[in-house]
This record gives sequence, C-alpha cells and structure tokens, in this order.
Amino acid sequence: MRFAKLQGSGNDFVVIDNRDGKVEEFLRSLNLDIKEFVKKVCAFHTGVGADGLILIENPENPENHFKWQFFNSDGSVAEMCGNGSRCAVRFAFDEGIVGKEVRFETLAGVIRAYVLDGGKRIKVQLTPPKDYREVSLSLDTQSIEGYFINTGVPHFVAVVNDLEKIDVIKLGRAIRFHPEFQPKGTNVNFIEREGDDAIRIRTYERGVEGETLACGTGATASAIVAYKKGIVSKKPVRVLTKGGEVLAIDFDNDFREVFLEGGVVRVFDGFLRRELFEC
Ligand SMILES: N[C@@H](CCC[C@H](N)C(=O)O)C(=O)O
Repeated sequence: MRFAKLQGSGNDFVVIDNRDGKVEEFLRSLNLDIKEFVKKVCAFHTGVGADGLILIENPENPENHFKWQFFNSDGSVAEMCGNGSRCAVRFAFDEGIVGKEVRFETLAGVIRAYVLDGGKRIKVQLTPPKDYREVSLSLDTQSIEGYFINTGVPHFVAVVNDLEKIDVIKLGRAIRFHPEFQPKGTNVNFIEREGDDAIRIRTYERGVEGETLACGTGATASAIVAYKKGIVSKKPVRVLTKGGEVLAIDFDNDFREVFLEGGVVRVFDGFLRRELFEC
C-alpha cells in the first residue's frame, strides 16, 4: 500500500490516499483492525515511525475537498491536529486532490487551509478555541497553575521560567492523566517567554504519550494563552518549537479567527508490505 511520510516542524505523519477505500480492503485481507494497523505503521524501529497516521477520504459534503481520519501513533482517534492538517493539505496538493485554497472535514469541524510557496508552507485556520479556563492542579509532589483551552483538541498550558529543565515526560504525563481532565485527558504544553511576540514551547502529546518535536494545536493554544495573559503583546505570535522551526500563530481580537502557519516537508514516499502486519 502506497503512503507518504511528511513532517511539519518535526511532528511527523504517514499519509495515505484512501479515497478508494483500499485501507479497509487491506485490513479485511489481513484480518486486522485499524488501531493495530496504525500502531504497526507508526512504530519507530519496527515500522515507518511517525507521531500519527492520516487517511485522506472522500468528503461527506461535496463543497469540501476531502475528509480525513486522524490517528495518534497509539491508534487512538483525535478530533483535530494542527501540524497533521498542514501535512495532509500538502499531500493533497501534491496529489492534485486540491488547489491552493482548501476545505476539509475533521471531527472538530471544517478546516480551511491555504497552500503557500508551492506547498512548502501551509496555513490553516483552526476551529475557534473553546472551554478556556484557569486551572490549579494538585499533583503527587507539587501543585501547578495553568490554563485549559480546546483548539480542536484539549490543551493545558503552563508558563514556566526554565523550560529546558522541565521533566516534560514525568510532569506532562501526570497532568495528561489528572482526574481534572478525565475521561478524555489533555495534551500538555510548557511555555516560556522569548520576547514581545515570541514564546518557546515543549509539548507532551496525548496519544503519542511522550514529548513530540512540535504540536500545532498546542502552539496555537499556547500563543492564545500567552497573549491573553500579557506574556506576549504582539501578534502574530512566533512559537519556537523543539523541532527548531518557528510556527506563526495569528488571531483576531476576539479569538474567532485563528491561523497556524509553518513549513511542511514531504520526507519520502513508500510502499507498506504485508509482511509488516503478519509478524
Ligand atoms: N500533533 C497535533 C495534535 C494531535 C492530536 C493530539 N495528540 C491529541 O490526541 O489530542 C497537532 O499538531 O495539533
């Protein structure tokens, strides 16, 4: 089965054109469920290795260009993914499925996107953020203050002073599974001010269950929190990711129109062999 691997600021995804339903056929022939399929493909060392997997499918509404199914590397379904959106749009553009202005269907709603620089940069308009609230959490050995906001998927954002010293896995996991956010859990972002228009970020991602090099909806959630709380005063907010890329987040004053922009690389194209799923 043909696939492409793309990455946006180091958040990497396997993307498959499933408009003809070939994935279901492949799964049936192997007697495999989609969760196992995703886990095997996304596994580092034994599979392709990726933070998630995206299926491009026919839209429900013909006014849109495609629908996607998005899976985290552990096989769980997520409502939305910012960097994955940018990769999906780049793939769809390369394959001639879309032009430079795109509308596609996700579980979080219809996402609009714009292809820039021949596909090397993609800008997506995320769904309006919701459920913003200040949160104070008691953990086993400490308490932590932060902000919850849903930018398509749930995010907790904590402002810290020494980002490099944060134990993102340990603290991120404790917050991700905290009763406050059950049953869905949350992604967890730690941010530090870098200037009037910039923050640095590290993210623990739900469904990857570890730190990723970047998270688009997390960068967006964090930029909005940073602006609301006066940590930055200018926009677009530049978000310096662990992957090294700077994501640009822009929004209007009432946070109804929110944009995420950054580079996308189509790393390689490949062919998944049955052997991977038979072992
Ligand atoms: N990496 C993504 C977010 C993917 C979904 C997330 N792990 C979840 O389950 O909520 C992004 O770029 O936004």
